[in-house]
Amino acid sequence: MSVTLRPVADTLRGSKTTNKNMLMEDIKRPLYIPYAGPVLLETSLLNKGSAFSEEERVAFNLAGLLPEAIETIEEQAERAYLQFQSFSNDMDKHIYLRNIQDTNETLFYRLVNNHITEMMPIIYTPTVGQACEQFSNIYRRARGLMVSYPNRHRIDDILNNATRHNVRVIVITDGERILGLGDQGIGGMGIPIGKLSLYTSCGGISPAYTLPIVLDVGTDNPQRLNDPMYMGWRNKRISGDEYNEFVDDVLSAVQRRWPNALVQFEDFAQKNAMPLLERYKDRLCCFNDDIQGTAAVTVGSLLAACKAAGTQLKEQTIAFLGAGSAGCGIAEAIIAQMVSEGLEDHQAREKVHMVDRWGLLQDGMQNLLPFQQKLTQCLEKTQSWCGDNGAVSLLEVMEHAKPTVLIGVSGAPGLFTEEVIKTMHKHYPRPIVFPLSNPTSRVEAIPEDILRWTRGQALVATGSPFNPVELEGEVFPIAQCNNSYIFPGIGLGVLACNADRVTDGMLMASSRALAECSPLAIDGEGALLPPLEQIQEVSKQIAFAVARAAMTDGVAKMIKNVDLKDAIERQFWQPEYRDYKRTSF
Ligand SMILES: NC(=O)c1ccc[n+]([C@@H]2O[C@H](COP(=O)([O-])OP(=O)(O)OC[C@H]3O[C@@H](n4cnc5c(N)ncnc54)[C@H](O)[C@@H]3O)[C@@H](O)[C@H]2O)c1
Ligand SMILES: O=C(O)C[C@H](O)C(=O)O
Ligand SMILES: [Mg+2]
Repeated sequence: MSVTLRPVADTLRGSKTTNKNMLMEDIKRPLYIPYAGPVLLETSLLNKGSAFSEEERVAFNLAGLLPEAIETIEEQAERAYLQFQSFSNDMDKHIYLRNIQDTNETLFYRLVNNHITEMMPIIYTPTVGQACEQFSNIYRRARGLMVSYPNRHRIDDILNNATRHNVRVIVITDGERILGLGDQGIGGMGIPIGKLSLYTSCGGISPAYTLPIVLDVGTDNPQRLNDPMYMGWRNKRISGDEYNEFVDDVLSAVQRRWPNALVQFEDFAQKNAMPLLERYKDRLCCFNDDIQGTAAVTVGSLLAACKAAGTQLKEQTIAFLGAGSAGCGIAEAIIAQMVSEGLEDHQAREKVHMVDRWGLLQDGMQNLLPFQQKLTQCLEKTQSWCGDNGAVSLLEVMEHAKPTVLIGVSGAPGLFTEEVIKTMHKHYPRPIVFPLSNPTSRVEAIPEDILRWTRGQALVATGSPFNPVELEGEVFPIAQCNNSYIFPGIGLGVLACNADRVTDGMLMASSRALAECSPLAIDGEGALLPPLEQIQEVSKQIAFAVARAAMTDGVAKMIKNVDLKDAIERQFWQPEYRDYKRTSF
């Protein structure tokens, strides 16, 4: 396999030049702002630091508050990059970048965009996991909204206190299932912040439109409760009606305050993730990233792999380790794709094997959640697979079902053992193995091992980033099959066409658009997913497909005759400083 990558086919090319010009004109138009002096320097969305011009320094009472030199954003980014490189560990780099984000957002995004491959793992997975665990210890400044249960009587006031008024994208968590790291209480706030940073840097959503929210409903993590530094509500988690009523109150208030905002549910625990999605998907413009975003990126990656191999998804046999929110979400999307390729629903379900803590999900199993009950195998097929304890293990699934695709979303590290992978490989020469659990410490197997055990024959993609693997003189790129390839494009598409719902059709469209960007699918070689340097173009293509699907599904409020590509280009925010003019203070 070669590592040569080819630029993403630019389906937006037709209108690109004109739109670039229009955007440049927008950027050149001065912005009238009502702040001056230290307040302006403290306003992260407007601060330009040493890039304030001489005229601006006079007009905005900044004389003497800044060094003499007037710099461009590129010069500032160069200095910031040198400083970034001087830190020896990822947490310090994370803290450093977050500080720039909190003081000068334009510079933050210029810096991140200039070094996206190097910096995405620092502001997002995997380092963000550590930042959530240490949230209270590394806390510097306020960002986003913390809506706590003790403050439940003033939710509208809290939303009115948000520093952003025209909010278009919200990422909300209650911090209970942070990556594979469990309950982090308000530390979970790191995740909405990281996700929204990607909405901007990968999906071109202006940072002024984004709002991270954490619901502080307590924590059941004894480490957090006993940590004197913990900054959240020091209480056990509320649950049941109390929890549901609180979430309802917050989301109703959000809808009153920002009726057009897209709401992304993130890292809710299994018991709440699907019920919340079911409750709100027809009431709000919302989606659950762990269920639906993950499903979209995984199906997109599988479609690309199938295309490269000249097969279809319906010809594959699938096994999952982890039948939770992500696993069952992906499974249903795979089934929907197989049905669209011509299988009957029951035929598609027979091809999908879900293994959880108690083994393969089978008919009649006790304590399965409703979304798991739809994904059981029938006992007639599986009774001869059982081990001594009556359960069917992952290894037994490998032996009997002979899957061609293995997906790990268990959050439990190391469970794709040598025996499991070699058994899979014994039955199928080119296995597709996706250990998707995050962060890196939770991966089901590291790519190097999987490739070694399969003598370089497996196609591997992971949830967290991994370096390419060198094996016997060959280099294998490891795609990062993470919902970060999908949600920025969904957000951009929703905003471009003013969609008021996120439909299954829009999600399926995002998968197919991603598959079309795959270097492996396009060229028959190279990486399964495009490199991060192309993520903005990929997001635009996904946005285009998503918005078109929204129009087909009748949920787009775009005024007729608006050119969609044009709308996407115009929506796409770039980190450039604008000239400021003074309004009356
Ligand atoms: N790559 C991505 O984009 C992506 C997206 C979403 C989730 N994830 C990762 O997937 C993991 C799971 O997320 P989720 O939202 O589905 O969580 P979840 O809690 O809903 O599901 C995890 C499931 O794994 C099962 N499990 C745990 N240990 C197991 C074991 N030893 N054997 C078999 N099953 C076991 C649990 O019982 C549970 O049903 C997390 O690590 C998360 O970071 C990755
Ligand atoms: O946050 C990520 O990196 C992906 C996913 O949403 C997860 O929960 O693991
Ligand atoms: Mg998540």
